[in-house]
Amino acid sequence: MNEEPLIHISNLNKSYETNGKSELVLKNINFDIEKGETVSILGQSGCGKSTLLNLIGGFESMDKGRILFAGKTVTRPSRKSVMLFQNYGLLPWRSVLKNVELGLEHSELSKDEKKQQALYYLRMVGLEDRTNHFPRQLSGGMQQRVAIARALVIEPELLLMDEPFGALDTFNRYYLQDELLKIQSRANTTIVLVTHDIDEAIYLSDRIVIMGKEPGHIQRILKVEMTAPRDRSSDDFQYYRSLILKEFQLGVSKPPIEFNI
Ligand SMILES: Nc1ncnc2c1ncn2[C@@H]1O[C@H](COP(=O)(O)OP(=O)(O)OP(=O)(O)O)[C@@H](O)[C@H]1O
Repeated sequence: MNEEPLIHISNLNKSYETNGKSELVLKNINFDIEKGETVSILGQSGCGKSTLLNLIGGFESMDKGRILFAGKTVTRPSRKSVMLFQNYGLLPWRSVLKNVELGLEHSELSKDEKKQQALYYLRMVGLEDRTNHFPRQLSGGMQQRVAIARALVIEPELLLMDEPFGALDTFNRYYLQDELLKIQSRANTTIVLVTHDIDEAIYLSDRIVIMGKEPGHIQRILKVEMTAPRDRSSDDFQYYRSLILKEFQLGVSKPPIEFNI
């Protein structure tokens, strides 16, 4: 018996109006996301990755097609899904702890339970000694970790992440990628992740949606059939790297410009 997908996207088109001219940004997008899956959306800058993520989260409206979340049409953001934005979205006047507790604003937990849960996720992202700091007193990478803690504290059904680890150094990135996998397996959270990083997509994903551009479209959906924990230096990993790189070279419609610095 096939379970209903958590997300169903069919015949999706999206355009933006710029200076009175309409530009088609996403063309005929079709795919499903199963409950508990981690799916990366990978593609070159401007191919419409963030737009697609925003549509899934109910932050944008489409021209044509539809998106279902657990069988219901997505028309606006839901509390069952959380979006982790590129620009962190922290409130500068609230401490780190209070920013994370904000994620639990609508929860029925007691004040102390909220605090304990927020502290649990702050420990997880390695910021237990910064709970009383304000965002401006933290580095960009630390601010990103606060935003990650705030998204995770809600323990959402669907976690949407737009370049979540882009601002982090390699060690923190690897560490948080592992934490994300742990959370995913513990809570069976469904994750949709936008990334430019081929290794990140291979390391984290069950499937990778490879997008082409002008207009944004799905070029290929790649299933990553490697068991966890994945080894970045293994032959299997290298195999997927080569497949994806090849996919992007094949996707280049114009010859590269030489000496374009
Ligand atoms: N609000 C908007 N109004 C007009 N055009 C927009 C808007 N948002 C995005 N676009 C255009 O839509 C296209 C896709 O943008 P989007 O941000 O989704 O791409 P992306 O693949 O996420 O890029 P990047 O990797 O650089 O973040 C781009 O041409 C962009 O200029």
